[in-house]
Amino acid sequence: MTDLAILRESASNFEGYLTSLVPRILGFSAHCHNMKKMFDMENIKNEVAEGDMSYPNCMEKEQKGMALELRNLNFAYPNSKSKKQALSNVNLTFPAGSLVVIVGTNGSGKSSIVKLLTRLYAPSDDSSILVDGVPISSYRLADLRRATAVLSQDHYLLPVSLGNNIGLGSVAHVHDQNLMQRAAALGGATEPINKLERKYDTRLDPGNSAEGYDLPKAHDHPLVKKLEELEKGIEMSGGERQRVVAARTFMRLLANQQEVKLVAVDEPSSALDPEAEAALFSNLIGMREGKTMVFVTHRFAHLVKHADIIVCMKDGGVAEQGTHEELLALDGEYARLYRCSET
Ligand SMILES: Nc1ncnc2c1ncn2[C@@H]1O[C@H](COP(=O)(O)OP(=O)(O)OP(=O)(O)O)[C@@H](O)[C@H]1O
Repeated sequence: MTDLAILRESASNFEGYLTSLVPRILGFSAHCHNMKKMFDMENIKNEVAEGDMSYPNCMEKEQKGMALELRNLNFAYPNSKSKKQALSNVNLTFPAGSLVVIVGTNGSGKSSIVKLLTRLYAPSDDSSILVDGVPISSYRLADLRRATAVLSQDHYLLPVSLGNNIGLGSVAHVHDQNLMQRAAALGGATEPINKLERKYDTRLDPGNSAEGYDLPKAHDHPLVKKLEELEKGIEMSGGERQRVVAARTFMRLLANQQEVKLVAVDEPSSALDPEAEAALFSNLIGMREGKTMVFVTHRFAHLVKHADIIVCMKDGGVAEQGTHEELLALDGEYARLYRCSET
């Protein structure tokens, strides 16, 4: 009788193991597939054309920033179903070292300009964008990327510690704690990080999983409790995440002050409170020496006094451009948006 009970118990355990083996095997093949996709990414051809000119082509320390010119620029997103182009006949000149603010209603083409300047996309005619007077496609892409710092509305954090999330702004300096903490302060990330138990060592998604281990059944077993603690995710608000991402950009700026010639900032403050937003813009402007800065934002009231050029976009074209005073005097699209932004 005892033998029979043992046999039944063993058979049912064995069945349990077999049943749990199937999802694990399936999971393993999914992991292999994902790894293959990751390695295949190396072979994805860059569709944006590049030349063999190095950038900057002179190593003058005094260079004021990247000079940019858009000449009769037309652009439609590849695979876009819309008949309308995202940008049509855009003509703009941003001298080296200028601070540019691009404003306009939703869908007017502001982000598309930034995506073209940062070479995420290429316009139909590559000679319609000039960098220091030379068609942008003549330069090596890696050189242009090294000379550009981008801060966008995307607040994606990598599955590594918050400290590394900031440090990776400059891979070569990722272990420089001093630089990383200065960057955190400039991005406004010090306070939200310091209130976490593990501070800069915190991983928001700890990535631990006890699945598949033979754990003790008792819920109060110390091992079960420890694993529960390790598996617990840590939440940060959208605004706090945006501060960490901003700190990553400051890391890049602090570590590569001479190298970066263009800073492109695309609506990085949508989740920030007004105080944090003002501090972020002021800290970015504080680093403008030797750089051209292009800001895209709907909340531009406290930026415009620093702007050399304000561009007001409408329906994929430039509606107005000039200084704050000139555009207010026009009493057109910009003046209307400005009055709305003040209220
Ligand atoms: N990836 C894309 N694929 C196809 N069309 C796009 C893509 N991104 C933007 N567009 C289209 O291009 C046009 C300009 O978009 P863009 O994002 O430049 O506007 P925006 O002024 O930055 O808008 P917002 O203020 O809402 O961010 C819009 O009509 C938009 O629908």
